[in-house]
Amino acid sequence: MDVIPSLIPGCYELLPRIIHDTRGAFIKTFHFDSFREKGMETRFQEQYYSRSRKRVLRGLHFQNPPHDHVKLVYCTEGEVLDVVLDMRRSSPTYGRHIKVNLSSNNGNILYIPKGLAHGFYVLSEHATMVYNVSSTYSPESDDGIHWTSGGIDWPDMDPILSDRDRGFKRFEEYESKFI
Ligand SMILES: Cc1cn([C@H]2C[C@H](O)[C@@H](COP(=O)(O)OP(=O)(O)O[C@H]3O[C@@H](C)C(=O)[C@@H](O)[C@H]3O)O2)c(=O)[nH]c1=O
Repeated sequence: MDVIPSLIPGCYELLPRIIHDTRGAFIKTFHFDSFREKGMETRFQEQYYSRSRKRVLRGLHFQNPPHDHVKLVYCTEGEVLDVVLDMRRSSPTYGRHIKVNLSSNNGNILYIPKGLAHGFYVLSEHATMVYNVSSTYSPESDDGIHWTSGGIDWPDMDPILSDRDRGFKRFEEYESKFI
C-alpha cells in the first residue's frame, strides 16, 4: 500500500495494491502491521457505510474532543469528490482543505486524522462509502460545519442535503475545539 502525503499534515491518500484477475479485483483495505509501521492508527472501533445517490452531499462532519476520531474512508461503489478541512487551530494548514476523488475503480482510501471536517459529493449514479473510525459514535459530540464554508468550491451548488447539514454554522463562525 503506497501512502501519499497530502497538503494537510497527517492526512494521507492510501493506494492499495489491486490484484486483478478474470473474475474482477481483490483489494486489501487494512493491514495492522503496515499501518503500525507508518505510524497510523490501528485501533478502529466502528465500521459503517452509507449509500447515496448522485448529487448527494454529506458533510462536513467531525466528532469533537474527547470523542474525536481518525477516519479511514473509501468508496466501494461509484465515485465521490471527497473533501477534508483542517480545523486544528495550531496546524500550519488550519482552515485549508483538500479534495480527492475516491472511486471503487481506483480503490483509493483517505486516512483522515483527528481534527478534520469531512464531507463528500456523489459524482456517480450511486455511491457506497465505507468508514472505519477510531472511537465510537457519540451523538452529543457529533458536529459539523456548513458545506459552503471554508472556501470550498463544489461542482454543484444545489446538492441533495440532509436538514441537519443545511443547518450547520459556517466554519468562519464556528469556534473550533481542536487544538
Ligand atoms: C455517524 C452515525 C450516525 N448515526 C445515525 C444518526 C442518524 O440517525 C443516521 C444518519 O446520520 P447522519 O445524517 O449523520 O449520516 P451521514 O450524513 O452519512 O454522516 C456521515 O457523514 C460523513 C460525511 C462522515 O464523515 C461520517 O463520519 C458521518 O458523519 O445515523 C449512528 O447511529 N451512528 C453513527 O456513527
